[in-house]
Amino acid sequence: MAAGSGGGPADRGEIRRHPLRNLWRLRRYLRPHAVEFGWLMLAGLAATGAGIAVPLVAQRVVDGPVARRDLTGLFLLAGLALLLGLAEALLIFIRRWVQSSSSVAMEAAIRTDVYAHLQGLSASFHDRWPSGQLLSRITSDLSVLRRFLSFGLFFLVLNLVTYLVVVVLLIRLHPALGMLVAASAVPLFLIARRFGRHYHVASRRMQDQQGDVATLVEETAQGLRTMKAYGRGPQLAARFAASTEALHDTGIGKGRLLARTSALLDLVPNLTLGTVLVAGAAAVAGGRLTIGQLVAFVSLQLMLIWPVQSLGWIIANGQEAATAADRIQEVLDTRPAIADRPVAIALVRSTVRGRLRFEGVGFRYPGSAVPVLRGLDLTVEPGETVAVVGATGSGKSTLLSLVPRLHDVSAGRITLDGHDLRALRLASLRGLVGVAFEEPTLFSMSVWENLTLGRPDAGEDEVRAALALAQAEFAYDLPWGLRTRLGEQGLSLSGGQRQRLALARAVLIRPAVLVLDDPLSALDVHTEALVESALKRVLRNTTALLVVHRPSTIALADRVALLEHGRITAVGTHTELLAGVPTYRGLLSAEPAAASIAGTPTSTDPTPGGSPLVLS
Ligand SMILES: Nc1ncnc2c1ncn2[C@@H]1O[C@H](COP(=O)(O)OP(=O)(O)OP(=O)(O)O)[C@@H](O)[C@H]1O
Repeated sequence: MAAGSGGGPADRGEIRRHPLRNLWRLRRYLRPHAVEFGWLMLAGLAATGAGIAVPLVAQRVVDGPVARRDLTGLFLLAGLALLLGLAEALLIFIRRWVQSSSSVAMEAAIRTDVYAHLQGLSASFHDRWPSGQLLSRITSDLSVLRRFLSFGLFFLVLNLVTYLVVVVLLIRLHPALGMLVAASAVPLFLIARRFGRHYHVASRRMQDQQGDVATLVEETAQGLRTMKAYGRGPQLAARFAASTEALHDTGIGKGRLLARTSALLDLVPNLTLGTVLVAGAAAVAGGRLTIGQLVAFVSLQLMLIWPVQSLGWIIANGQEAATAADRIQEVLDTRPAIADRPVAIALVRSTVRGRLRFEGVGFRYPGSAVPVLRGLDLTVEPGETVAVVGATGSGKSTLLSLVPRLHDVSAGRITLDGHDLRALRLASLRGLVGVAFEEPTLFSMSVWENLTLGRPDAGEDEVRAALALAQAEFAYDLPWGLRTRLGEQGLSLSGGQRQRLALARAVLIRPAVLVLDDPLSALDVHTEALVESALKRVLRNTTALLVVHRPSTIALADRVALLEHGRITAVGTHTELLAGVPTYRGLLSAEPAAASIAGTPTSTDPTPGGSPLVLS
């Protein structure tokens, strides 16, 4: 079972979970519908009872009115049989009508819970789980469960009861023949058990492969431009074809398994029926059985054909549902690695000064042997802006992600006004920390909803001010202004437009600490200069940690911290570092344009709007 949000999806080769137990654990979703389900069962049993009564009436007809040529009695009994048939049809209709609504409600309840749970899982969980695997769990696995809850489970109980009742009636009608029918349950049980074992392995494989296919589709949809630009369509198509072929083969294997088993399951009751007919005819000839009893016996026995024939389908459905429950519980059983402590506190925004301190911070990604950060110390004073500079891959983004606790430190601690971040309520912390990443995520909702994600109560004036600050007033010119719905991931906007909206979203929460991961990288030089001058005003009163790649953005910072080998190796003003730290100078001079941006290699005044600087 996955534990801790570092665990990845199931290991394909290994069926190591407890599908039936996990299916049983989902019974809590059945509980609110227990009364409904009880009525369903009752209607189903009543319908079956009506069905079973028909052969018994037929026996009376044959042995009574037919034998005695009594027309009135015949009509009475025929009328009764007709009524029973009508009652059966009506009860089946009622059952089906109610059945679908409760199973759909159960499916919706599980889906809501899985989605809410996914929200609470940490970034490292989502780093490890392919999104297609999550998607297939929340869509196709839940549909499988719904089918089981609405049909499989119901027929399992109903068919079992029908089987038992009919066998008891058969034994009462003719003990020897009845016992013969009862004995046929032994081969049926053996066939069903063998089928269940094999089908479980196949259905787990197939449901995992469905997840793989969903992941591929999702990746392709997201990376469509890159794929087209590199002309990788045919290779990706081949990869996709291989994946769908594997899925196809598993599907065929499952189908064949079901076909073989269905044939065997069909054979057993038919062989029993043939034996009963021969033995029954002999018994009638010998006077030990009436014709009416034989008719009733055979009619009742025919009622067992469907429960037995459907056994394969019910087991298949049950196995798929158990596998689906297993896959869903894998997600639900993953505990959020980052959660509120029992005694977590909430800070009031107006009392927060914003002193951010990293004390001996170490960090290692789950599953990685090499730490990204080790023994890192840094203090950002209230209202101060510190730019983090370092080579590509040195851990700048990782460092920033620790502030809103997207990841937790592996060693040391980070404090805000002296409070360990882990002692704060997550909601409180995230309400105090505004974040904007280099590749901002916008959701397929309106611009307004995207902007007010962290401040649903924000007023129009505040949104206007945030948009002005981020130079994002273009949003008012969209076809429906701020009510314009953005395409998936905001892809209908340019990179620069997305960055500006993300920046407006970050400043709108009036953060005590602003964390900006190269948020201006996609802006043209002119817009960047405008955003920077506006940002300067915000940064004056806000503690901020910036990752910057452009020297012009470094000018926003009061101090610069150099990140090397997982530690901060130098802190000072840009001028001080340029003058006294060769590595820093080296990083800047690695880009030929740097000299012209910074004036001279020892320049103290990087010009806003300079060329991009590659810090590696
Ligand atoms: N989710 C992750 N799981 C495992 N390792 C990761 C993950 N994200 C980043 N890393 C590793 O951590 C290291 C630091 O990455 P990070 O993105 O923090 O660097 P960076 O300094 O921000 O780089 P850049 O300037 O290129 O954005 C890299 O070696 C990277 O491979």
